[in-house]
Amino acid sequence: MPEIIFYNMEKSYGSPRMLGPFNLHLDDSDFTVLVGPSGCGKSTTLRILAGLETLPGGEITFDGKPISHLDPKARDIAMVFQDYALYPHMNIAKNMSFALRLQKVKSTEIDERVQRTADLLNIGHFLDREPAELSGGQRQRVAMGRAMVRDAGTFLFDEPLSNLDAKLRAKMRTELAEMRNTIDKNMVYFTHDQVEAVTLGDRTVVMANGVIQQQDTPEGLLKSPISKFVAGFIGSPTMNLLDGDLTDGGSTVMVAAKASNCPFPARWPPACAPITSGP
Ligand SMILES: Nc1ncnc2c1ncn2[C@@H]1O[C@H](COP(=O)(O)OP(=O)(O)OP(=O)(O)O)[C@@H](O)[C@H]1O
Repeated sequence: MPEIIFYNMEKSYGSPRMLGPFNLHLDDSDFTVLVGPSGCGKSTTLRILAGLETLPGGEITFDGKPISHLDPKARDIAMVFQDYALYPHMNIAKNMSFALRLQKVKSTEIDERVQRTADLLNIGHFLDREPAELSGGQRQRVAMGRAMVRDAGTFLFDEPLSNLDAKLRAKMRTELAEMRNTIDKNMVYFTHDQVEAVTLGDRTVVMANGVIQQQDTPEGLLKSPISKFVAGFIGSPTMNLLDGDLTDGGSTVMVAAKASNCPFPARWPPACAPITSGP
């Protein structure tokens, strides 16, 4: 569970710069959610952190040591992918134990770790089945179990719930929150889902156009968004944004009664009504 620091990370695919300058400090044992609209650079950040993509500018350190020159396997990172990436020809037990077998862990210890993790995720009775014989949610739990069983220092989640239906997503969110209480690791979760952004992590980092817009606790973001973009992006349902004027004597907000999500139309029958407040 290293402390992870991004220093001035930058990445371009030609011109202009696509990512950065990106500076971020992740405390050890934090659950951090990186959220942003499609194309803002989440996957690129994740791939650079995991070592699947080069880092042309800046540096990343784990516990103060630069890691950008290290191979993925030397970074002690376990990943959960959006499309699960299970090996179709291996049963669930073999899928979950694959990395441990590569590491030449003793078979009795492998069996014990796989069974313990599978029981935790409620998939202990599926260990003999192949991935094709499981539902989407069960496969997702196997993908998480395969990462958890490795006992890596850092866990990266790449939109792991986006292929699930709404009901299953809500259930898996609860399971993830429970999992967070049982493993004391550094977890970084990438998503474009506003609900996940404010329900899963200790801290949420909002990205847009390759740069960090704001980072705070979920409550901090909801209470004090730093910009109109963050206010409009965070939360579900989204916040109501009302145009207004701030003057020395207070503020005046114009409420448009026909706005689709306006909460006032019943109380302010006219099409547009001013609300005036003190300083
Ligand atoms: N190999 C590449 N070559 C050129 N451009 C790329 C490459 N990979 C990503 N990009 C561009 O970089 C930008 C960021 O991509 P990235 O995949 O990191 O976004 P994202 O936030 O993960 O989006 P999504 O939520 O849709 O997956 C996009 O505009 C994308 O088109």
